[in-house]
Amino acid sequence: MNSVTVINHPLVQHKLTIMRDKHTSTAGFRRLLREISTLLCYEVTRDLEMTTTTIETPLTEMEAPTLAGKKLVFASVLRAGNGLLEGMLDLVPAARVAHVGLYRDPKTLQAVEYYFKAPDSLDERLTIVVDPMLATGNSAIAAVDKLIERGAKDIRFLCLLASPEGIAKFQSVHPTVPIFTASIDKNLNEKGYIMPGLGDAGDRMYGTK
Ligand SMILES: O=P(O)(O)OC[C@H]1O[C@H](OP(=O)(O)OP(=O)(O)O)[C@H](O)[C@@H]1O
Ligand SMILES: O=c1cc[nH]c(=O)[nH]1
Ligand SMILES: [Mg+2]
Repeated sequence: MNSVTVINHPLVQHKLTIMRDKHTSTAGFRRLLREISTLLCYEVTRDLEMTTTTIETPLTEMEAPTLAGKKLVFASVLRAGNGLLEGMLDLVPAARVAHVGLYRDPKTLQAVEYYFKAPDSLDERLTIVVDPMLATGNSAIAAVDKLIERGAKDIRFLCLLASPEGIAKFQSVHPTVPIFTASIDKNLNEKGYIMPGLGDAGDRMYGTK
């Protein structure tokens, strides 16, 4: 079974509390999401494979550590994934980006695909799927299904909030994809929202309803 890592760094938890607060403005929410995503990125990339390269410092030559392999792929699940993507790219500017356009049908809670674009050689890259919310798990499963269909083999899923129900469902379909999250909340409500949660991440980021 895949692992679930809860990123409980004090700065992450502090920022998350402000994001959950319904009085936080759209601008504040967006800024915090960008800030928190750099901290989450730090954790999700902690064990990346390294190699060395020969460089010259002003004083001497040395074998210095550098990331191994092909550039990472950050796969943003639209729309809300873009809020995490920005901060991740601040930290890893050379990463390639995939966009997976999905919305959750409010009645059926099924994920409906409307867009997909990804870089080539997905099979040779680590793909980190980013979406703030793992609620029923349907969107995360659909995004990973699509990336696997296009060749991705080494995948991690990064979110801000996850529900226990969503984690269980995701693990049952994609048992080898590790999950990273800042919190596992209590449960889902009857409309499929994470409780206590933070509301609709996309709406809070963009000021829509
Ligand atoms: O686990 P699930 O039950 O599938 O719910 C999670 C999905 O819901 C939200 O997206 P939404 O459909 O609201 O689209 P948006 O990002 O465009 O607002 C969120 O960003 C996830 O993609
Ligand atoms: O709580 C939830 C559930 C799905 N999507 C969100 O943005 N929030
Ligand atoms: Mg939304």
